[in-house]
Amino acid sequence: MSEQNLSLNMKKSRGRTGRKRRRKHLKSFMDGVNCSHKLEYIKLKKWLKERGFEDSNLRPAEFWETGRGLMTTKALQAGDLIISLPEKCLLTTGTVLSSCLGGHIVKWKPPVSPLLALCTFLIAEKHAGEKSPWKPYLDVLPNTYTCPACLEPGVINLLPKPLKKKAQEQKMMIQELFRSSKAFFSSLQPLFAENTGTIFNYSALEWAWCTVNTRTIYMKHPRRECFSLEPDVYALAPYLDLLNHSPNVQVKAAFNEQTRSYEIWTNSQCKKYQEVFICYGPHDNQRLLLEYGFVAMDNPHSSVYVSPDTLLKYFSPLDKQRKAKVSILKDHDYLENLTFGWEGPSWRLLTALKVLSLGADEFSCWRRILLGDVTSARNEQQALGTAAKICHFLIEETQHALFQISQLKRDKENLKTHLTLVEMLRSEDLKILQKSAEILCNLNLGTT
Ligand SMILES: C[S@@+](CC[C@H](N)C(=O)[O-])C[C@H]1O[C@@H](n2cnc3c(N)ncnc32)[C@H](O)[C@@H]1O
Repeated sequence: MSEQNLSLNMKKSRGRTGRKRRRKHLKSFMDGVNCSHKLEYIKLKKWLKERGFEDSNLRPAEFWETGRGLMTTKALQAGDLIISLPEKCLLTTGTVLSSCLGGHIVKWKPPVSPLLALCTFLIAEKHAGEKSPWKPYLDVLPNTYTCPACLEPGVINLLPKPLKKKAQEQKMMIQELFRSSKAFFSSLQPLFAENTGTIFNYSALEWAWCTVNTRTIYMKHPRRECFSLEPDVYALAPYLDLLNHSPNVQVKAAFNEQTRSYEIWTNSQCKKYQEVFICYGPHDNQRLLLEYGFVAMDNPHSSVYVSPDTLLKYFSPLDKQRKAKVSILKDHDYLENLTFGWEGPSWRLLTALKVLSLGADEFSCWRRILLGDVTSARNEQQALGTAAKICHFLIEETQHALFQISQLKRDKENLKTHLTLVEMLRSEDLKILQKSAEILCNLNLGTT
């Protein structure tokens, strides 16, 4: 049911009965649809039990807002253990080395990265099908992902500029990983009846890379000679990796040496039959989309990025000190990560604007600005005024992108999921920009 329908229903029901009905109605949206009866989850639970996992109060369920996740069958209090997954259930580079791939990895020069080892294992086990001891886990993994690397170029084009660049870089990075791993994949031919070129193809690597990137937990392993210098910090954690993210919860997660299990403890409450969330980190929506392929609504950490092009558009090319100002910003890392947030323009954005707004007679003060000092009322005012202009430009650009997305959604049914994702990101950006514009309007009124 759409949000519009929900609000229509809510309007009709007034009074105590109406409120009760509304609460029940809302509750039904927050509760998930239990899917633990499905064969794939029954098989997964059995597989986990054989490896020492004791059934917890969590059940796989489908949620209206977040898709598949885990619901609790018992109310959770702060300090409760959410899940404890024995070491035997974890898939790490140790697992890969103990498999038939191990001997080939140890011999291969230059050494492969821990990430590539995990990707190779996932692809090989998926290919093994029924014969894979990891089948019950592989069967519940998503078949497709929505990380930017998996988006169509037409959809990537609709992303905000700084994110578009990062999305293209992600795609290129996986392409490069594929290119540079071809020889290693070929070296595995003795292990397979089918051609390794067919098994370890680009889309298989993209799938495996997204699986590792979106689902691994952080677990530091000692460095091994047979791997490259990249840190070995991954572990795939079956079942536990069904937990979705919320920016509003706090959890403690670590491997417990005593119980030899990976444990997650919550610091938040959770009602019976509601979704249990963990926090993947204080990430903004750009980072959530890049790393995990989703965006969170009303994310307190979210911000809208201003690209260097957009920033510099508002300053005259005739300014004799423009080049020097841009160099200063570049040298001090003030050309990237300039943002608008729920509380208005970031300190970094205002600082960059103040440096660019310095008058010829004030130029020598740039160091003081980087330290947070005020140079002149004129400089402050110009920086705030330009921030407001940039904010309005980004509002218009976002509204235009939202219009394009709505049209494309009508015409391109096959791109609907990806377009909806970008639409969510853009709608959240619009909310942040509108809030920033309001704050700037008040600040600008205060300074004039
Ligand atoms: C560790 S998995 C969590 C389980 C996942 N939903 C599943 O069905 O397998 C991480 C992925 O879940 C999804 N996800 C996590 N938190 C989410 C949220 N708050 N809203 C929507 N999707 C979310 C994203 O696709 C992310 O890449």
